[in-house]
Amino acid sequence: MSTYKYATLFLARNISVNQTRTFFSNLKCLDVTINRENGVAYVLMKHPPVNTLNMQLISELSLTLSNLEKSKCQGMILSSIFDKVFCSGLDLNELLKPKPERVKGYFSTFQELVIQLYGSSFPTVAAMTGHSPAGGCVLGMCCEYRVMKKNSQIGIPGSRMGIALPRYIVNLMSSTIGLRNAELMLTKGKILNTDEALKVGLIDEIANDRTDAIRKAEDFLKEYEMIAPLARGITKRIIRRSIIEDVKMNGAADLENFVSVIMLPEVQEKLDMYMYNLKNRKRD
Ligand SMILES: CC/C=C\C/C=C\C/C=C\C/C=C/C(=O)SCCNC(=O)CCNC(=O)[C@H](O)C(C)(C)COP(=O)(O)OP(=O)(O)OC[C@H]1O[C@@H](n2cnc3c(N)ncnc32)[C@H](O)[C@@H]1OP(=O)(O)O
Repeated sequence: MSTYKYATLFLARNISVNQTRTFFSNLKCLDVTINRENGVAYVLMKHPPVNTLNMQLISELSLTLSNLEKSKCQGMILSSIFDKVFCSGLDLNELLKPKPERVKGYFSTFQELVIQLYGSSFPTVAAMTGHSPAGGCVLGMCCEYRVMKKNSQIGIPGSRMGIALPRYIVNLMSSTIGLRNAELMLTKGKILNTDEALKVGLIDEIANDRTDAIRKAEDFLKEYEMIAPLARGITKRIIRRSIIEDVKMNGAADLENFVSVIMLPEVQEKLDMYMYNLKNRKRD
């Protein structure tokens, strides 16, 4: 990230650059810094133009989470350097005309990332600076708290694309917004605006802009400063155990099933049309 962007991000929140240290300098799709004073890690996605989760971004997120676990960080804010988009989800190019082994590897890496983020021992907040479709929504749901910038959209359009979602995605959504709301949202492939997402509990707070989103994320983490990290971590793991165990038990079969559906000609046709519409739609 440019010095200018660091300055705007940190000075806006009264944190000087000197109070932070760059955690990794060799990442291409992420900026990771840690505030020395409170141990909070800022993980900012910076994969232009819209933080599509290609293999590189997924792998860097996974590596970063492993390192943050080792470094005993006190909390993590997952965000984006882009003002309009938090994360545009999985890379649709990986889903179009895929080779079965390649697509299996891709989804399996994403599934592992989801479990790693969902099961992390430290507190996690998604400061969603903009739109968060599909995989972006999934990253958010893995965090413990979600702040989203106003006028953004969030949801998982799988059904609309002719794709049945894997169990872990359905389970994550159900645990976030309840079974009934998850059923309505996922079977329709509904995308919600910020107000609707707040109402249903898919996000916890609305922010005016990215600085406000980061500030609200920090406020959430501050509440844990007086809580013993070990007790907190164990409690979180107990609450999250059933989804994690379910992936361990059923993840492989789920993946096989998912890949065979993705390869179906009628699904490929729908995906092709979806991609065509995405490339040719009127931009706002
Ligand atoms: C959906 C369920 C599918 C499968 C289920 C499978 C497994 C379950 C596991 C996880 C569930 C998650 C699945 C997914 O994430 S699939 C990806 C779904 N994502 C989307 O549908 C988002 C599509 N993108 C958008 O809606 C907009 O791009 C966005 C609102 C994010 C930003 O709009 P903006 O106007 O700012 O930018 P654009 O001009 O649209 O985009 C710039 C550029 O980037 C390309 N792009 C955008 N998103 C993707 C993507 N996800 N994959 C590949 N490429 C993407 C877009 O086409 C533009 O390209 P170009 O025209 O060449 O400039």
